[in-house]
Amino acid sequence: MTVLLTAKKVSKVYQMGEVTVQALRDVNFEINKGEFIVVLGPSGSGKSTMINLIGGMDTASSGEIYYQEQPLHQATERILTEYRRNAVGFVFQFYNLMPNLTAFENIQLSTQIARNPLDPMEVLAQVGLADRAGHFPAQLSGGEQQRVAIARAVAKNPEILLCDEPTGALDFSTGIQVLELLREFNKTMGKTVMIITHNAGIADMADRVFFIKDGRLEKIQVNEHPLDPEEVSW
Ligand SMILES: Nc1ncnc2c1ncn2[C@@H]1O[C@H](COP(=O)(O)OP(=O)(O)OP(=O)(O)O)[C@@H](O)[C@H]1O
Repeated sequence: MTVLLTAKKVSKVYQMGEVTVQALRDVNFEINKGEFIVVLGPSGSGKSTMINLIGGMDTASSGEIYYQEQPLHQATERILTEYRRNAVGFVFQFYNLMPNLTAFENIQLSTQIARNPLDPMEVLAQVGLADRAGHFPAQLSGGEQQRVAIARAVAKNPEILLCDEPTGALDFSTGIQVLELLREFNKTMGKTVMIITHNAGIADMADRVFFIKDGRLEKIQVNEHPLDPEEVSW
């Protein structure tokens, strides 16, 4: 197994005036190439903080994070920008598409800044939306918008796809479709997928499950037989 990312004794403290919040405490983990990881934990436990550090959107207060050999904890803003552009794709709960760009243009925009992008139209076809290329986000359903958002993240051809509650705004069957796409990206392209969710059912399709509580990585569970997306329920 190839280790893609390593976190050693990572802590994150937010200082808001008089108030100090310890969002992560001495967290250690490795993420392997091609893994499907689900992060579970109560609200406020530090899940988003963890994914923001992995994605180079924020920096740790202490500890070390390496992407392959590259230390992210010491990286300049320029290096972090490069890392976010090329190594990481993001999928959010509320899609975050540009409302004034079509589905195709949303995807094209992200490929324009990446080093080794895929063809936007091909990826749009892969998510089953070739016939919606010219639609604006407001002309698409929530599930379709999320599929465009996944296409946008995948088209950059990143090594890691970080997804923060990707099914949170969707009904069950649309949520399963989205999970199927994420699984397909993981299996057919061998890329790492990490999903934050409140849905414990989604954890059944992970290779490993990270349980976060009070800023600590309490437990890592290995699933010997991950389920297919259509087998999970919540
Ligand atoms: N930018 C910030 N400034 C100050 N405090 C923050 C900031 N971001 C997060 N926190 C605090 O850090 C803690 C962890 O937050 P985080 O968003 O990582 O939790 P979470 O597990 O993702 O929660 P949820 O499931 O509700 O999204 C919380 O107490 C939160 O209020």
